[in-house]
Amino acid sequence: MSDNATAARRSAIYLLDQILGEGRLLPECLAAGALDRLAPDDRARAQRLTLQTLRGLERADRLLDNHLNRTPALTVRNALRLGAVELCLGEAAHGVVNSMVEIVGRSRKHGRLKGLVNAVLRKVAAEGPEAWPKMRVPRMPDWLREPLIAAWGADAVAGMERTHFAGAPLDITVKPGATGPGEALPTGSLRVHDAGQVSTLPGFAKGDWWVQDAAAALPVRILAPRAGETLLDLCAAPGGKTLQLAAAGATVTALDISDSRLEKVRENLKRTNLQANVIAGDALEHQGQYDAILLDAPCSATGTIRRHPDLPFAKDGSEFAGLIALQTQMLAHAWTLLKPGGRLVYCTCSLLPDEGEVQIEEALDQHPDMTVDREALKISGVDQEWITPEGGLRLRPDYWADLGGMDGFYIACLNKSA
Ligand SMILES: C[S@@+](CC[C@H](N)C(=O)[O-])C[C@H]1O[C@@H](n2cnc3c(N)ncnc32)[C@H](O)[C@@H]1O
Repeated sequence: MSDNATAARRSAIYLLDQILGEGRLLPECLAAGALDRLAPDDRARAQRLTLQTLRGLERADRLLDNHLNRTPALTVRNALRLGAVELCLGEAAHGVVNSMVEIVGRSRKHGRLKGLVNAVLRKVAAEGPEAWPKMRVPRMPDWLREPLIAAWGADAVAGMERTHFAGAPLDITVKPGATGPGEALPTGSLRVHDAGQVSTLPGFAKGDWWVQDAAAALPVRILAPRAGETLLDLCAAPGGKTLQLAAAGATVTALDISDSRLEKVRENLKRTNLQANVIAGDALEHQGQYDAILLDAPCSATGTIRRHPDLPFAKDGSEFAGLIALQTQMLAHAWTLLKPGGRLVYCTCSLLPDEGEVQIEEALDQHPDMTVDREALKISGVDQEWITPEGGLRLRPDYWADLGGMDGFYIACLNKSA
């Protein structure tokens, strides 16, 4: 057992405590410096362990509950969960058990439980690896599962859960004229399995490509930006779509309310040698007139669980109503910024119809000068069965199951009368 492995495990347990105990999202914890003291390799390991544990949490709990008479404090339970997941995924038992015993043993508050940790993990080491693959695929919590079953049916939700459990490969969007690593997907994005450290992949440092889920690359393909157009990216950070717009040669204004998130947009523009006018501000107060607008509205992000398994644990659905109201307001304001004859693409990385299909049905009722453009959705690799009755595009994690899935998204292209 190396000290580094124990340090990575200790940090992973801290992250699990924050997510499962405090309701904080993993990116928030990372932005607050949770892993800053670790070396880059250990930081990557701590993150990987945290994600693996969250994906397998339901199975780990079922295995552990067989050997626990009462539930220990959360941080001890998280050490057991992490240990159980590592053991079941094939990590050597002595390393995992010794690490967890050391971590819990050093705690002033819980040190007396190190014997329990040792005994329970040894039992999991003996029976867990064989039991693990026979256990059911972990489910989403009911607050999310129930509305998704109502929207898409039980089979679709089971498919989504299989993709969430499998995790996500790395998808990239390549700058026009450049090349990148990975296999081509039907829509033109590239996919790299087991990517490792992104910054060491060929072409990254040169700015030939950027990381972007294949589904997230479609809103800009649907908007089809043209050189010389004035384009507004209303909710731009961290900027994957801004880069696509800028790469088309358009004059791009990239706005976001979060200046700290815009730092990522500036970094990415610099690395890829692309240009955009980056502005920190509230979309609801922005003024101007544009040929085309991309509104990638803030949402529940429920389409991104395969990349962000922390989300169902840190959230409880209580913020949905506020987000839905904000999306309605943003769409109404964005419409006033669009020139007559212009087009607006509305999208969210949500699986909930209230943040997609319903927003567009209501907007079409309220704006006599708005029509939905179904032709814009006819792009290569997009299955025409994914088009919804009101004329948007519904993408789900259970699509492309044999290729490794895609993020959930809703996209609609709206035309304004001339
Ligand atoms: C879904 S993310 C955008 C992702 C981005 N388009 C991309 O492709 O990388 C939503 C963004 O909306 C921003 N946001 C939330 N409320 C906003 C507001 N009132 N005005 C402008 N941006 C806002 C958030 O800071 C967040 O960066």
